[in-house]
Amino acid sequence: MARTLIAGNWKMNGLRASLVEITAIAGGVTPAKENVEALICVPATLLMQAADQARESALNIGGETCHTNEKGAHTGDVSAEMLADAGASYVIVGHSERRADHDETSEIVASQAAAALRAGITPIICVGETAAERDSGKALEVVTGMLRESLPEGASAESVVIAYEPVWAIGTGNVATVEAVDEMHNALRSCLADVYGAAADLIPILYGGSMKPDNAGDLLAVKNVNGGLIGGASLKATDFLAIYAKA
Ligand SMILES: O=C[C@H](O)COP(=O)(O)O
Repeated sequence: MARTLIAGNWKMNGLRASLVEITAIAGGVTPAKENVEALICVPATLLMQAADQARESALNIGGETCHTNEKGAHTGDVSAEMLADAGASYVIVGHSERRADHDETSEIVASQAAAALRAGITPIICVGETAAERDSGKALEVVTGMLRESLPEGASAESVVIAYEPVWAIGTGNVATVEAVDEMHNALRSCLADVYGAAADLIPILYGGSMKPDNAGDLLAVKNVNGGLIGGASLKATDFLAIYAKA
């Protein structure tokens, strides 16, 4: 049985003043619930301070992307080793916004996930279909294909997390139906079982896309949903903690 992970993604939001929310979230998730983890992924500029503020709590802090290399001439990039050094224990890779804005292919995402593992942090590998792909009836095929191509070679089931984020549900208020989420998460679990065998049951599969306090209970109750990757509603401690309370 996979652990539950309630994860926030602040995206390109947050100044130092926003770190009061980290302190409030850290307090609200401590002591930890059994088999439930809390995580907030913050911009690189806030990472070290957020990790310091969360240090004595059950809150994990993560990065939002990483370069595939450990170091070198890559102006503006941040390596997984740098994230780990700053206090991150997770990193999001392959978010649809990165795939679209920075042309990150699934092959690159697999390398980023491998880089995270090399640095000793857990990659959250994101996959999801566009509205056009869903409308064409190809959502399952597209998303399971993305997953297969985005998995790092040689990883153990215990070392990765998957997030299903339908692109059309991100930041739109259009949440996927419980039936659609159930169908997709079952397909992702089967796909993971092809790769990892019985150990695939240990891999958390998160849902992301307009998860809010008022829909989180229904989404988190779906069999193969093991948590959420939450954008907008993770920016305010009260909203994030209301979702965490449903886990
Ligand atoms: O990583 C988070 C997702 O993109 C979901 O964002 P959202 O909760 O603002 O829709």
